[in-house]
Amino acid sequence: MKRIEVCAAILHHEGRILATQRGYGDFKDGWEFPGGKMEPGETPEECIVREIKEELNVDIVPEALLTTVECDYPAFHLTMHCFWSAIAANEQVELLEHEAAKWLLPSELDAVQWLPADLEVVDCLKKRLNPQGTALE
Ligand SMILES: Nc1nc2c([nH]c(=O)n2[C@H]2C[C@H](O)[C@@H](COP(=O)(O)OP(=O)(O)OP(=O)(O)O)O2)c(=O)[nH]1
Repeated sequence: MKRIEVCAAILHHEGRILATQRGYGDFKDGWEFPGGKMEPGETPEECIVREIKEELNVDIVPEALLTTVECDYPAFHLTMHCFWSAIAANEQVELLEHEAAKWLLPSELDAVQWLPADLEVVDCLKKRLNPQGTALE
């Protein structure tokens, strides 16, 4: 089966986490953590910084690897590295590829329709976030 390796950012800001809605492709309208496929020669950290600049036009700092999920989709196997990441102060995300975005409180994480692979990431977040959403425990 085809395999793809992706990096995603769990962007946190003032106790909220960013969910973005895909604007194109097979998973159009599904909600995800922004990011994309690794390129040859790139580290996961370089990949996530590049992808977020391309998709949201902001600079981020990947602070910790929250989790790596493995998921079998009908057409490929996905490996996704999810980085707990800070966004530089005073930066506003610009939706260059997504059709919508929401800054969710930890208690609102179930309010959007996540892509299948993301359910495991959301579970992991719920276990690790403190109620204020300010830090990983
Ligand atoms: N970015 C991202 N992709 C996810 C998530 N969950 C999930 O199943 N995926 C899947 C959807 C896509 O098949 C794949 C990511 O590919 P992508 O299309 O975003 O990658 P890319 O930006 O490099 O895009 P492209 O140039 O190939 O269009 O991973 C997620 O939370 N974030």
